[in-house]
Amino acid sequence: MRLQFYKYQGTGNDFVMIDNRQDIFPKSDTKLITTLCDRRFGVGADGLILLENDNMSDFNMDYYNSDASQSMCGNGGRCAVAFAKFLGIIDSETTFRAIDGLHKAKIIDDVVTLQMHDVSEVREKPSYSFLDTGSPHHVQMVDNLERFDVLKEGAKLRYGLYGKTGSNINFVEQVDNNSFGVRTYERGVEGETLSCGTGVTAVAIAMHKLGKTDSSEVHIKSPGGNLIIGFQQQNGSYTDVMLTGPAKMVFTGEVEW
Ligand SMILES: N[C@@H](CCC[C@H](N)C(=O)O)C(=O)O
Repeated sequence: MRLQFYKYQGTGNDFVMIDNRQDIFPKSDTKLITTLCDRRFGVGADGLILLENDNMSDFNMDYYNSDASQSMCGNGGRCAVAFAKFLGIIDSETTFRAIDGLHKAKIIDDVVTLQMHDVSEVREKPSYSFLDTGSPHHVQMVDNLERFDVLKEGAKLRYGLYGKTGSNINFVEQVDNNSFGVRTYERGVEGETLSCGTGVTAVAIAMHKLGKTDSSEVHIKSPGGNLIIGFQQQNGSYTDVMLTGPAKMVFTGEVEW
């Protein structure tokens, strides 16, 4: 069988995108998901996204990490909005469903602003913070981020501190009052990705909560590009959390399986 796919990237976090509105994709075939994401035996990507019909919103985003596990994906959500616009499903504003509920988003040219869910709990430990922004995130400040061994230290924490369920692990270095450098070890990819949308959202909120910034607009520099996170803080909760950055189609093609 032949399957048309579209390859997207959002600040270097890359996804195989499939229009599954006709329910053509065999979701239970985890081998197909992992092979499509394989950079040698497949198309190659950090994750796979199925764009589907939803009866209460414009579309449903069904997201799979490259190991076929599921979670919310911020950059994937931004790319899914760009894909929905390409398919003519939406114009410049949308509400769509993801694993963590409904999300609003806007697209202007190839820049997508995605509303993330509110965050009411940030667990603060002496050397790190932990919070859920749709997926779980450990946020830890380090010196010399550029030379930091993200793969080794990320894997150690992902498996050692968080057990089987695991967590994404973000390492952070402050640049100035409202900007930070971030590198992320992603569970489900089991390696460093060039950017993680839910991860940089977690970093922005954790840095604000820690008092490292007093700004409600935080700029993040990831290895794959820059993202902006805006939010409001009300009674200890973070609301109106907006993740903004580019989302682009890279190429399209067909695979046979
Ligand atoms: N790259 C994503 C995060 C994807 C989910 C994560 N790997 C997990 O399983 O928790 C993003 O942009 O948010």
